[in-house]
Amino acid sequence: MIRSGVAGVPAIRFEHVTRRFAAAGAETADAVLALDDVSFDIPRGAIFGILGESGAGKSTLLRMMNGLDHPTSGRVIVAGTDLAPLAKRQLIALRHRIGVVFQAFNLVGNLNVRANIALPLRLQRRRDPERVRAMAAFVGLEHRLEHHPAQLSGGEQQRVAIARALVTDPALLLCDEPTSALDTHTTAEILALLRATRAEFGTTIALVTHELEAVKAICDAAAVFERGRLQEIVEVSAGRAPRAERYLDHVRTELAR
Ligand SMILES: Nc1ncnc2c1ncn2[C@@H]1O[C@H](COP(=O)(O)OP(=O)(O)OP(=O)(O)O)[C@@H](O)[C@H]1O
Repeated sequence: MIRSGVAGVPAIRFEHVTRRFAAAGAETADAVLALDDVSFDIPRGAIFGILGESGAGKSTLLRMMNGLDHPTSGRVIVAGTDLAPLAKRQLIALRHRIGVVFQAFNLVGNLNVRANIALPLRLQRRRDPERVRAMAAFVGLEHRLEHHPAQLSGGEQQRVAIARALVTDPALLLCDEPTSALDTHTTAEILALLRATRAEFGTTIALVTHELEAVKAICDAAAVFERGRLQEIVEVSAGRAPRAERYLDHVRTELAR
C-alpha cells in the first residue's frame, strides 16, 4: 500500500478500491475501469491533493469519500468507519459531517448570501444566525449578507460556497476543482482561504484538481492518478513538488502524441 509521509491517523483510507462502470451500449457492467486497485490514506489534518488529468478517476474518488458512489470492490473507510455496510440514514448523518465545494460554486440563485450559508443548517432543521454571520466574516463577506449570487464575482461566490460548507463545522472538506473557474489572482485568494480553514478549524481538506500549481500552493502531499491508477504519492515541500512536475510532464507528453 502506498502511504503518505504526513503524520497522523487517517481521515480517509482507500483499501484496494476498484470501480467499474458500464460503457454506453455495452452488454457487460465492467467496460470502464475508472479506478484500479487504489490504496492510500489521507491523514487527519492534512491538505491532500488528488491530482490528475481529465478521466483519471478523481471525481469518482471524491464521490466515494461521502458515500455518493461505492467501489465495485475494496473499501472506503472514513474516520475509522467502513462506508459499505452503512444504511441510507447513516450515510446522510455522515454527510452532515463533510463539507463539499464545487468548481461551479453551486449557490442557490434566488437565496441571498445569508440564506445560502445557512442552507446546510436548515437541511438539518437547525438555526444558528450567529454561526452564519461568523462564517460570512471568516470568508470576508460579512458586509454582503443580503446580496444574491448574481451580484457577486466568481471569487466571492466561491467564498460563500466555502462558508456554506463550513457552517456545520465539518471535520472533512471535499473540494472538487474549486479554482478551475477562477483567474490566477482569485485562485490564490481561494487557496489562501482553504489554508486558513485548516489553520482555524483543523479541517482535513481533500483537493481534487488537475492544477499542479494549486497542489504546490497549499497541499502537504498529493496522490497522482493516471487513467484510474494511483501512480505515486508526492510530498510537497516549500511550495515544490519536483516528482509531480516530472510525472505530469511525462503524462502531458504522452497525451500530446
Ligand atoms: N457514471 C459513469 N458511467 C460510466 N463511466 C463513468 C461514469 N463516471 C465516470 N466514468 C468514467 O470513469 C473515468 C473516470 O472519470 P472521473 O470523472 O472520475 O475522472 P476525473 O479525473 O474526475 O475527470 P475530469 O477531471 O474530466 O472530471 C472516465 O473514463 C469516465 O468516463
